[in-house]
Amino acid sequence: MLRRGCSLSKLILAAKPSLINQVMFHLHKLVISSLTILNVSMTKVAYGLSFLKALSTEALNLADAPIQSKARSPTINFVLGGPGVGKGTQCTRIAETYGFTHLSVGDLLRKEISSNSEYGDIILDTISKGKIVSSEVTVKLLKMVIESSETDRFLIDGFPRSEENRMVYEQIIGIEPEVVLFFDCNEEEMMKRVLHRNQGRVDDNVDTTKERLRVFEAYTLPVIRYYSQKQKLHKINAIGTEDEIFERLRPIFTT
Ligand SMILES: Nc1ncnc2c1ncn2[C@@H]1O[C@H](COP(=O)(O)OP(=O)(O)OP(=O)(O)O)[C@@H](O)[C@H]1O
Ligand SMILES: O=c1ccn([C@@H]2O[C@H](COP(=O)(O)O)[C@@H](O)[C@H]2O)c(=O)[nH]1
Ligand SMILES: [Mg+2]
Repeated sequence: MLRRGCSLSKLILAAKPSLINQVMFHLHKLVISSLTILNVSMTKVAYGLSFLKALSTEALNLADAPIQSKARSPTINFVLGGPGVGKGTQCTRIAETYGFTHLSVGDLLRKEISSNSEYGDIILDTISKGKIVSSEVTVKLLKMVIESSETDRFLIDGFPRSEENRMVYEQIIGIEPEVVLFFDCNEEEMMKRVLHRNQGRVDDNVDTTKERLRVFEAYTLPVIRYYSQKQKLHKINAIGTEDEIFERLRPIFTT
């Protein structure tokens, strides 16, 4: 018995450390679980904070972001064609009839000249020679006008004039045009229309128009080919009266 008692007490004694161990084990588990819960909560708080931080960074960067990533997503159509073909004339009518804002990049540049802006002299020199103004200047002007406009549907007349113009536009503004119009006409008719325009434009003379025709063929036709491949191009026969040409445009804007 005694032996038994002894062994019982031994057993009790032996059981004690294991009991203590078990208690310790459960305590340890409890502490670990609490710490885990605490850790998860801390991580959530940290994530929440970094999420908020990300949001505020995004908000700060919006000023420099491409226009399309802001809340609004304007509709843009390009209007191309050689000098004097009638882009401006038809744009005025499309804008009035179908509710677009007509942005003639040539007009924007001429405004820069008359307002004596920092680029005025170089723009005047470039236009007088019938060459293409730096993409940096034209895209910057376009971006400013589109961003400050209260309307969201634009006809961009006379741009992009080169593949380089197009690529800079894509990088900085990045709104895919929905439609690209190309007014097509022979060179003699274009020359005749330019020389009869009579609006006092510095480039409305034979030599500058010849250079503009050359620039159109060398630099603008590749842009026209690009949009033709992308199936965005609408080629319009620009021979005929203003009314006849406008009738040819209607199906594009009414479907
Ligand atoms: N269908 C037409 N037939 C005859 N003359 C036209 C026709 N359409 C426009 N014109 C005239 O041709 C001249 C050039 O037209 P407009 O200014 O619209 O051309 P544009 O393509 O904008 O030229 P630019 O690229 O030089 O700005 C203007 O005097 C205009 O009145
Ligand atoms: O995107 C553009 C648009 C125009 N220019 C220069 O302006 C003149 C006149 O332009 P119009 O569209 O005929 O009014 C053009 O010959 C170019 O010199 C430009 O450089 N880039
Ligand atoms: Mg014009």
